[in-house]
Amino acid sequence: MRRIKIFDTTLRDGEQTPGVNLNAQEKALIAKKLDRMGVDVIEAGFAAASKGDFEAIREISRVVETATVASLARALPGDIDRAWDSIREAKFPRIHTFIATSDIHMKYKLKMTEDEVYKQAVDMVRYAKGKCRDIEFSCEDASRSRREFIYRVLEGVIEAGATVVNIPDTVGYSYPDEFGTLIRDIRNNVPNIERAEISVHCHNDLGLATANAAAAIKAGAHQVECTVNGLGERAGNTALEEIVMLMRVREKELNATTNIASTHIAPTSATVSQLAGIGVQPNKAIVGGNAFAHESGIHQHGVLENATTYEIMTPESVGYSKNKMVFGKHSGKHAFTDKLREMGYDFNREKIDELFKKFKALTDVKKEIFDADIEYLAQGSIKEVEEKTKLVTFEVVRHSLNCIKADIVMESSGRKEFGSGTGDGPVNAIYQGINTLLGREYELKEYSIHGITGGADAQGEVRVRVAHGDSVGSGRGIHTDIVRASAEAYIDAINCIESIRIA
Ligand SMILES: CC(=O)SCCNC(=O)CCNC(=O)[C@H](O)C(C)(C)COP(=O)(O)OP(=O)(O)OC[C@H]1O[C@@H](n2cnc3c(N)ncnc32)[C@H](O)[C@@H]1OP(=O)(O)O
Ligand SMILES: CC(C)C(=O)C(=O)O
Ligand SMILES: [Mg+2]
Repeated sequence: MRRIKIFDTTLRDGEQTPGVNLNAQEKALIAKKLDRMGVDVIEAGFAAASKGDFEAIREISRVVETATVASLARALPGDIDRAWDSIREAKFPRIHTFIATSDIHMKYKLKMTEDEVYKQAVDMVRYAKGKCRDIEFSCEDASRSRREFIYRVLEGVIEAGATVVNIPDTVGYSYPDEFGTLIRDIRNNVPNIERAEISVHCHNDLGLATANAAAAIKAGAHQVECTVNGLGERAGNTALEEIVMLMRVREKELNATTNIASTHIAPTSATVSQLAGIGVQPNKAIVGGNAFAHESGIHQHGVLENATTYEIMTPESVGYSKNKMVFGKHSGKHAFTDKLREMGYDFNREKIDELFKKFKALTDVKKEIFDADIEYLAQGSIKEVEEKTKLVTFEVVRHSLNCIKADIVMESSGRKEFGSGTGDGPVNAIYQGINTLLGREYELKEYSIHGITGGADAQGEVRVRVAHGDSVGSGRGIHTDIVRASAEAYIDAINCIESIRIA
């Protein structure tokens, strides 16, 4: 049985999903969960992209215990220096450098010839090798590249010290037969290929990312790059949960297995979905809300008699529990502490007491507390922004069809202050009131709301982006009262803007 390495790029390619922006604490939390799940490599980010990403990769390098930590870099000395500085504290660091090898990318984007790209790839792998033992090299857009050219580049970079060579289907253009043949051809035509591991990185533009990765495994690939929930650029990447469970369910046929503890899949999927702010579609394989749901009578009958009639894997095998612990107002601190631990939070007693109070307050307004509610409570306490200003209370009164007045009390630098505003809706009125109270014209740029869990008493999660001058801050508020969640999200964003200013 071959063991296929799982390279998770949720924190790099996954973060390239439009609208996703994770801070260092959020990234570190996801990295710890991936490490516990048993992934072989965590691609933590693109160090040259921003100071924030650099710091996040550094933090991840410190907290990850078992997995290799990779940092992506263009084939440029500056990017490689930055990548190395970001991972040098990791137990197992890897520099991942890349350059495009297809005619389209070389001509229109890089404006380089084949010879120039070859030289830059080889020189930069050699340069990176001078810093780090483990070097991965990717031929970006490999599936649309001229075969003979990829063979030449791969031979050159392996000679220069690459330990892993990655073959991406960057634009999700390939199909399984073709992609499998590409991997076989590489194995047969690159003379020194045995000195490196072959990795594949597939995108889902035609819905074939997992199928292409599976074809590559059959053709001899050693490592699959993937993301939790299939996040990633455009239509996303191969979903970790899909490729892992494919190897679990069809292990014999694929003659392949992984190191993944599959029961961690569902909780990790929930954390990523919540922190990234990207919900999972109900019919998503493995982690969608309907993946183990049976609605029609014939199916229900079959499942009641024997679940294997309609289930090819058990919900428990991916971390859903049939006998789940139900949380509500009668729940106690032992079960709550246990739940937090199971979710990967190692809080001290003081923090648990504080969260338990919030949990009890929530049970007064919500009949059943779901895992997602507890995740949000826990995530709220790992916020990196200081709460300089916070909401104390507010009241909203409708004056006429188009005019609503909001009175707000806030605590700012330890003092209670009062403000009021009007608007055509309650949220608008509150935002005007907060601006008046703080004496600043903050401007709402983006606003979105979604229900975290089902039911009439579900909590609403509001996300906003707020601007003031050149500064922009993001904020999040969660509450069963969506007007209050809106106010808290706005204040969270303001605290973010002000803390950036002070820093
Ligand atoms: C397929 C993938 O997913 S690749 C990874 C994609 N991810 C990202 O781009 C996220 C992080 N990126 C960033 O933050 C920015 O793009 C940066 C910091 C890397 C570069 O920013 P800028 O200097 O403003 O350049 P910009 O992004 O506009 O253009 C890219 C430049 O890199 C060059 N380039 C692109 N890929 C490579 C490469 N692999 N090796 C060397 N140079 C490259 C382009 O030709 C262009 O060069 P030019 O500025 O001389 O014209
Ligand atoms: C950087 C590379 C591996 C990539 O993300 C792609 O080609 O899709
Ligand atoms: Mg990609």
